Amino acid sequence: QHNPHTKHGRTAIVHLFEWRWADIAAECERFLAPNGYAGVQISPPNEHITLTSPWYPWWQRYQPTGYNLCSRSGNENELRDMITRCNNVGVNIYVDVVINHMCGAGGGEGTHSSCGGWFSASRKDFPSIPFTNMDFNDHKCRTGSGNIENYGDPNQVRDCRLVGLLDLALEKDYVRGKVAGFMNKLVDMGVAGFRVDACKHMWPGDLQNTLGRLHNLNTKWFSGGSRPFIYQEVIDLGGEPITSREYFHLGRVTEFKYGAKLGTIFRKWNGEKLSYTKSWGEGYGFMPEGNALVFIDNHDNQRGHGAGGAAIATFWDPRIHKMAVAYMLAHPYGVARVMSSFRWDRNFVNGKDQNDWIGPPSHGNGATKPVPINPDQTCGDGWVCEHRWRQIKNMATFRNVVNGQPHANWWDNQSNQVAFGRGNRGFIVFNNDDWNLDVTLNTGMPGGTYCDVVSGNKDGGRCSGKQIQVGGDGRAHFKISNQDEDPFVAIHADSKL
Ligand SMILES: O=C(NCCCOc1c(-c2ccc(O)c(O)c2)oc2cc(O)cc(O)c2c1=O)[C@@H]1CCCN1C(=O)/C=C/c1ccc(O)c(O)c1
Ligand SMILES: [Ca+2]
Repeated sequence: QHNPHTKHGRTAIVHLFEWRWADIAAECERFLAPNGYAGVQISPPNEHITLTSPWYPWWQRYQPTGYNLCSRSGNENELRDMITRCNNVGVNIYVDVVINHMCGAGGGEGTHSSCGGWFSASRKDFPSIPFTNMDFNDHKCRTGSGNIENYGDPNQVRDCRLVGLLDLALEKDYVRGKVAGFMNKLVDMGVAGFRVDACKHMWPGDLQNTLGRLHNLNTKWFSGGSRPFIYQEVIDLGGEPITSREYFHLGRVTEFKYGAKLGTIFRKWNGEKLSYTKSWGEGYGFMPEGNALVFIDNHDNQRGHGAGGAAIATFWDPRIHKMAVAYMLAHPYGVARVMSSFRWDRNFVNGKDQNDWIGPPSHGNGATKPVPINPDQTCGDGWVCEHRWRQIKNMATFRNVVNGQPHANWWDNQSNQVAFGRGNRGFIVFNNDDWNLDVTLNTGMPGGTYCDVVSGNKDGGRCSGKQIQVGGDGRAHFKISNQDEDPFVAIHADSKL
């Protein structure tokens, strides 16, 4: 269902991609709860194949070999401990679950798996569940290769192998039972819901039956009868017969058009202008607001391929990334997810990053490194921690403060300078033109002195960054140089002196 069950007026989800459970638990207590983040999307916690060619790629976790809860991020006890500690400070856990397939058909056989359990890809034998060759779709697939060959044919998109991944027969009651059992163990441990991977490749009816078997959330942390929050990965940029709407009744759906469009707009490609976003959201052709899970970039498309490709605004382009994330967090449309990444040595050859497979910061043996926190609150060892950047964490607070308030007081200069408010609780101004912004606008907010939460914080009784004077008439004067480190300004009810 569509409700994320967030606590304490919190709203934004952070994807702590590839983080270890111990580090997530610590981050919930020391940073996410104090800064008003609502929840964490965690990487797939179940057993996965371990590959050495390429060397422990990030996508090995999207090749399950079992449902035991041991992975590159830690074991079952560490997972349980993390869920408990995060729930205890009101930060929800949403689990990335891969239930369309097991590992690649070429995965070989042996114990090269994250729990060390034996499996055989060639014989489609996964004894730790158990799944056998009876539990896969091969007989249903009508293509020569057994793989998806044409995304224009919904039958093969669902019943054939996605890039050679062994495709589970989710229409079988036995398979539905095993998948639901795996997810129910996580529900009973206290998770608030699931990011369901590769939903385009599963029949909605099979998903509906499987999700219908899920328990209610654990009443230790959630009110009785609470149903797991579901958001489905459906990569739909248009042009394919399978669309997001087929999945709306099961839960929210990832709106990939959102990040792809905003990246193009902030990069000013194809003559796109920020002033065109006056009708941002459903007016822009996105799915109905109540179904949307929105984000600027994700673990796949931040690598340059995947949905949205080169237009996607990632941490590699920090100035644009911060503006796009701020715009998302200020705007009322959808449930917002913030990406938190790791850095890798990109190597572009003919426009493609040869290293787009590289996994998280790790020791020689493929074990993921912990996340060190520097004295200045940034992360070390290759962890980017976008969610900790002042401009992003302060906008997560902005989203909480204005929650429920309508989009209001739009202004634009018919180019790339825009402003909009949220009722009388917040206001944001962007200058993405190549000249200064110098304008007096109606903020809709009560008169007073406000701290700009982009250039600084409200520290006790003073602003560490810019401050904005709002008159009794709600009007304020904004000056934003296009040379500013961050050419945007945001004020809200809690940043008032
Ligand atoms: O070149 C690759 N893949 C082919 C192009 C991307 O296709 C994939 C899509 C995909 C792409 C576009 C679509 O429209 C679509 O319906 C599906 O979803 C996946 C989901 C998985 O759980 C595991 C996967 O290996 C994939 C995948 O390879 C490399 C090597 C194998 C993994 N991989 C990758 O690039 C892995 C990508 C990946 C992994 C996990 C994801 O959740 C995801 O969205 C993409
Ligand atoms: Ca399938």
